[in-house]
Amino acid sequence: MSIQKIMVIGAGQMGSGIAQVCAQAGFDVKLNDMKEEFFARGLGTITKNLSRNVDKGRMTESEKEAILGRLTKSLDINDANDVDLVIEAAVENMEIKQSIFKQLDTIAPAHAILATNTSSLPITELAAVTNRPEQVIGMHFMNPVPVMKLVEIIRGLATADDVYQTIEDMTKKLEKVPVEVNDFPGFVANRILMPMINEAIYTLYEGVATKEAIDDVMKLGMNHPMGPLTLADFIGLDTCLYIMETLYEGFGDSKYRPCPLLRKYVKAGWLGKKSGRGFYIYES
Ligand SMILES: CC(=O)CC(=O)SCCNC(=O)CCNC(=O)[C@H](O)C(C)(C)COP(=O)(O)OP(=O)(O)OC[C@H]1O[C@@H](n2cnc3c(N)ncnc32)[C@H](O)[C@@H]1OP(=O)(O)O
Ligand SMILES: NC(=O)C1=CN([C@@H]2O[C@H](COP(=O)(O)OP(=O)(O)OC[C@H]3O[C@@H](n4cnc5c(N)ncnc54)[C@H](OP(=O)(O)O)[C@@H]3O)[C@@H](O)[C@H]2O)C=CC1
Repeated sequence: MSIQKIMVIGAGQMGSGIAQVCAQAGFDVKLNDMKEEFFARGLGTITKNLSRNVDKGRMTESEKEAILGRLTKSLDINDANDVDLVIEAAVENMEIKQSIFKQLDTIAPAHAILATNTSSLPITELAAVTNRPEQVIGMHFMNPVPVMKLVEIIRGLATADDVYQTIEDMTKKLEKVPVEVNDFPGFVANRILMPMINEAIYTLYEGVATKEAIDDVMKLGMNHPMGPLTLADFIGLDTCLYIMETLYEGFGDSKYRPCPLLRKYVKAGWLGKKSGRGFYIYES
């Protein structure tokens, strides 16, 4: 199947990055969010990223304009009525994602593939609310999307082989590297990464060391580009908590219990870099 038109749902940090790389690769992209201001924020990030590429001589001004010309605003999910692929990157919440997938199933053309950028939620459970479970698949990009090479591609129980192949080919067109995984809580990336981050939060919670010391140990001792607490802030503490909950519920194993400090920060609205405060404070 050939993909030309894409809708990305959610213009947050992931959705805007996904829309950017799709438009850069020549696809026509509708970027959908619920409110004008969220779309404007996402488009602002994309424009800034492209301008940096122009400044660094990696792209001409006219190439930048052509990419922006392939991006269209959408504030109505019904705009999915003529696309070949939807990539959903709304908030990490099963009820919200299921509601979006139910609507998409009635709106999107019969041939359209419905992909989700979920970091941990079961693809099979999302597929089950549609009448096209064989056309539902996980397409898990990494943050920041324009920089990170990996896309974890997750097969739901019913995902058809040709749908998998189409998404793998499309991932390569985005100049990303696809890695195939099966549908288990947290897939591979977050089953391994998130317990490490949660353990770093416990280490802080138990007073073993300061946040700076914990980050330094992992940066200088393990050559991680960011310490785990900085990375948690970067991902979003709400997203980290949702992922830990999914692992905890999905495996029923206490080793995945979210640290109470993580819960407390999320309840306080300290969501990390995107809200201006998490383990660290950020200037807007
Ligand atoms: C939660 C999930 O479900 C899955 C996930 O995504 S988990 C998170 C996975 N991501 C990570 O682990 C990221 C870890 N951090 C890193 O790799 C690096 O710190 C980083 C790439 C983010 C920044 O790299 P750095 O060398 O420290 O900083 P910096 O020199 O400013 O940036 C390097 C390049 O990335 C670009 N960049 C950095 N942040 C960016 C962003 N948010 N958007 C676009 N480009 C960005 C910079 O412009 C720069 O590009 P050039 O060298 O081409 O000019
Ligand atoms: N952060 C990360 O590092 C990664 C996240 N992911 C996954 O990507 C998804 C998005 O995460 P991220 O971009 O970080 O989150 P953000 O909070 O930055 O963005 C989510 C966006 O989706 C919008 N949104 C919420 N509900 C709807 C809806 N019903 N219809 C349309 N838009 C909606 C939000 O609006 P509002 O602001 O009003 O809520 C917001 O603009 C999540 O599933 C997450 O798990 C995957 C890989 C990495």
